Amino acid sequence: MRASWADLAASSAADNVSAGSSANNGAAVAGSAPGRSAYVPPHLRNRPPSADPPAAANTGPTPGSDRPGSGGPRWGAPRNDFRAGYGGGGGGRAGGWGGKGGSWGGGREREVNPFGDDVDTEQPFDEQENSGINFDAYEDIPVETSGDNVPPPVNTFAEIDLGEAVNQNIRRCKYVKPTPVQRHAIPISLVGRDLMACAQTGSGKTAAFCFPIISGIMKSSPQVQRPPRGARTVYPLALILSPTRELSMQIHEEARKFSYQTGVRVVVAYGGAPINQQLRELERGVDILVATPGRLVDLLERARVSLQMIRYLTLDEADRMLDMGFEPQIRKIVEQMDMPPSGERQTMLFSATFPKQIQRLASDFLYNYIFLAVGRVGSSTDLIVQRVEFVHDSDKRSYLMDLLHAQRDTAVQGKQSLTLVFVETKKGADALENWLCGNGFPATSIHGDRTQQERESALRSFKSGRTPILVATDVAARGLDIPHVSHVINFDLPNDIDDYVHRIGRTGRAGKSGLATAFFNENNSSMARSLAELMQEANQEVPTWLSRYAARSSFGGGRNRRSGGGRFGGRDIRREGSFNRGGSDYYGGGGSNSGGYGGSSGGYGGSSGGYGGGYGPSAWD
Ligand SMILES: Nc1ncnc2c1ncn2[C@@H]1O[C@H](COP(=O)(O)OP(=O)(O)OP(=O)(O)O)[C@@H](O)[C@H]1O
Repeated sequence: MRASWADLAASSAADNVSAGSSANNGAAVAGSAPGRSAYVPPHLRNRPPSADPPAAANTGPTPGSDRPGSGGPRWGAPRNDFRAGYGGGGGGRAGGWGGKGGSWGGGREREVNPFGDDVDTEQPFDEQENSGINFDAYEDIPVETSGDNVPPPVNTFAEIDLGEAVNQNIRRCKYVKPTPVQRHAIPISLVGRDLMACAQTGSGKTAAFCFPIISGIMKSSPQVQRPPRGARTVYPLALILSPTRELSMQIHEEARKFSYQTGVRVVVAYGGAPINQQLRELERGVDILVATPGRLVDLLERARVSLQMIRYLTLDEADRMLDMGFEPQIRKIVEQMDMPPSGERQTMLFSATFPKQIQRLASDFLYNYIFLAVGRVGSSTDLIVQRVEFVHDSDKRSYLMDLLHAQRDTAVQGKQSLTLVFVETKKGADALENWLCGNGFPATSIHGDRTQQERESALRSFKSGRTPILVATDVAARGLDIPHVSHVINFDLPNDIDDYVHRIGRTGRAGKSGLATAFFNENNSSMARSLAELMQEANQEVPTWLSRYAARSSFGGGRNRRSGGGRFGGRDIRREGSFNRGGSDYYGGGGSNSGGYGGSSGGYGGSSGGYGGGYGPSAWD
């Protein structure tokens, strides 16, 4: 049985030794008395050598060489539609394809039940998962759609023809009704339209893109032309890209649940893990490939994966995938390999934040898309109570300790309560974890300098409640759905308000409430205005001192790239006068006519209101 945070912290001396030894890859954690620490700092921990073989030379297809001409019918007469065995639809167990051995249909292997319940009986899903979810919290949420011929939303899953096998999995997941983003996005996707969807953190975007893909694959033509015998290249039909390994793993787990007994096979590929194992999984057949961009490029260059048959492309956390860090890789994957061009594949972009500049970039990948915004673009959910404390750097640790003590004292005995602490740097994460452990707090950490094994072990330890405090860099900021995270602490604020939105979104998910505390000081003044706007927007109490900082920064101090007026005004950039990739406006400064929330009339949404825009493009632009 899981122990509560209070239980754990109270007996941390004893617990930490064993908890730490597993959570930290062999490191023992301090007892409650500072100074008696047997804790091993992260940089001294054992790090097993990577099992990855060196990357092979590029034997992949010549970029662009296999491109079909554009302008043809969207799904009509695919060039080599070598699918077989999906005719079963509702019953599942149709034959998979795409690799040497086919997949679930062949009867050579039994599909592992991702629910962990009995295959044929509908036993309750893990009780803590979706019980007590209050999706009524989302009922009044404003929704905006734009684009041609937008299909109407649905109110129930029963209204959508996803196939009986998927419906059964929805029941197993205890999803009683679709969330708002699902109500709108699923019908749009099912009719084959491209989609740019923006919906708040924790509002069910994963299922919104998985259900139509799985259902579409199940219903697609049973005529299959298999790849040449003996070829080791696999041809997935759907590609879901996400920015972090852990998020890809999570999407894979979710997609496996949704596709259980449908005959649709989902495989994940991400860096930091042995590629041979992933290759073996791929060879057993793949319909939906969930991947991080780096590992996918590796697989493409080894010619082990071809994107020639891709019908569905999803970018989760799409704004992150198209920002400076990832854009070249995404362009390579989507535009320079053998993926069918936009218009011949269906492309779906999802995120909780969609800066306009990114919307402009994204339009390169989309064809006549529908824009969907559930809640305001980039806003945080008001299920999260947001607090900001003014804390000098030198005082942060003692403030943190106060918060953790307070949380321990108020924690309900026996009820799990996890705390996620965000810091800016990897070194800072190690140092804070070290300090917390040395002071009797059961903590672990996740960041880019830890091995993948360590990262996964830390996450497991956190999720299980063994180490109910996780110190993290932004690697854990997006997408991770960890039940019982009741408090997110921004020990260091990020430099970007959208990062803040994603970080605090690790709590207050699926209709549950959560708490987010941020430490702010003069080093964060560039965030003051956007933070104050965001909090006001989410009906949070904005401290007077923060408003003063915000007012000051609007006269020249703050240059947060998300600021500049009109943050919440513009929606679909196509509805603004500024849909022009070469345009200089970043955030809708140029005369929003989008209506929606705020329009052009000032307040937070106005093109001329807010805290005054008009800054030149940031370095990020
Ligand atoms: N229709 C539903 N009914 C009940 N629970 C649901 C439903 N859809 C999704 N959920 C649950 O809601 C939680 C959040 O979903 P998900 O992780 O897809 O959110 P998200 O919108 O992708 O969040 P983020 O922006 O942080 O990536 C998950 O635990 C998921 O199982």
